[in-house]
Amino acid sequence: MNHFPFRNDALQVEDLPLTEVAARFGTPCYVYSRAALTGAFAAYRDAFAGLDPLICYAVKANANLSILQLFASLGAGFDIVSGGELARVLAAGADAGKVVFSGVGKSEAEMEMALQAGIHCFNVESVNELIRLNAVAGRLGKRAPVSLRVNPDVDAQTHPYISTGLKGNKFGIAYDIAFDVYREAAALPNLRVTGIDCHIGSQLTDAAPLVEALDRLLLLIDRLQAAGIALEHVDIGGGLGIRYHDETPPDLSAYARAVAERLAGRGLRLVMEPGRSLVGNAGVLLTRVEYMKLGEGKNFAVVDAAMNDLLRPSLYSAYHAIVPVTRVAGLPALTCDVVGPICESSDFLGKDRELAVAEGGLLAVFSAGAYGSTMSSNYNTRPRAAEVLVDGADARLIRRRETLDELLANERELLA
Ligand SMILES: Cc1ncc(COP(=O)(O)O)c(C=O)c1O
Ligand SMILES: N[C@@H](CCCC[NH3+])C(=O)O
Repeated sequence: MNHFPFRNDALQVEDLPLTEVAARFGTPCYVYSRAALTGAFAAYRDAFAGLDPLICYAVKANANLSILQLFASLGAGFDIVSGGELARVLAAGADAGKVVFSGVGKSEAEMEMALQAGIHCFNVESVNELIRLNAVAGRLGKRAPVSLRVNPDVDAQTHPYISTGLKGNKFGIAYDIAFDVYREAAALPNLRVTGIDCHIGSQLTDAAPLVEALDRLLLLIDRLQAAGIALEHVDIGGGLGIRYHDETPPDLSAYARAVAERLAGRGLRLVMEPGRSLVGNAGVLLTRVEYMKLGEGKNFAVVDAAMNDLLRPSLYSAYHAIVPVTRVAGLPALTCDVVGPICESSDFLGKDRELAVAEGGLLAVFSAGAYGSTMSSNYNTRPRAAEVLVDGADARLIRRRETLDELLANERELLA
């Protein structure tokens, strides 16, 4: 049973004026706390202070322009994986010189866009990408800054769908050939080799695999140095997990100490790409109960948010705490599945939850700040939810709920 006041790392229901937000902006609605976002960034900055890291927030976790603008104002750089994400960080006023570009499928157009913007570096994930980047840079009369994303073949011990650092994953350049690929990169005229990168997976609850991956990178860095290829930075990726249920996330200070010990005296700039741990527990998805559907052996709370709004439970069987926003005296708790209106049996936000809820009541789905809004879709022609940023007593709309007109406009224009 969820207890009141419910707290999940950073937020409790009382921290956010959820009833007022629902009345002003409607539901479903993502609600983020500026204080929690700022606090999460400060925790990174403080833990790694001695290393003066470039903290490149992974935009895919939450790409709202106001959140990008907030992180930029705190000094963050950005980890992007598409031209769209580059357009977002530029629109938010970020410094392109603090942007790293990851991803296995960069198109020529995306490379051009990033070269013109003057990004910090491309995290290159294959030999053929190197060759393409060299050609595109040559055409533009530029030298592309390059860091190779190495796949260290380390088990992140996380959900298989979000593990990225094993031999069988599509990501990065295999550890065993990385040395030779560096030599190839160093010989290409339109590239400038600046760093090394890895990212082994997401929602890690143990930092040991991250440290093991760093150790493997350092062995490679030493070999490269001996061969005359001196790197300027090491990018240790993101991946630190958060508490959704009863997990114990890795201790940030202990992780920072392990990294600092290993980088001491090497003259390498530290780059990081945290996503979830900066935003995950800074937001909730606010939803209203449409119907209580009580049945034999199974009860359902049918809410107005669905898998198109928050896909994680359906996709990864992920657990998100769900908590009533207001307590109604005398209302008994029922065990129920919290489900949305979408025509899929996988459309659930939580299963077998003990909740004291009634029709019309508001629920907060916790830990929804990361990979919530960014993974939302229009399935069942559902408009995307609004997003609201709470700052003390102030609640500000940072994305309007999509209108049906906006949703249909593109295709309606093309009707024969
Ligand atoms: C290349 C890259 N960097 C950073 C991240 C951010 O990871 P997380 O949200 O787990 O910190 C991801 C996503 O897993 C990623 O693919
Ligand atoms: N979308 C995933 C994380 C993927 C991270 C991207 N490499 C999640 O919600 O947990």
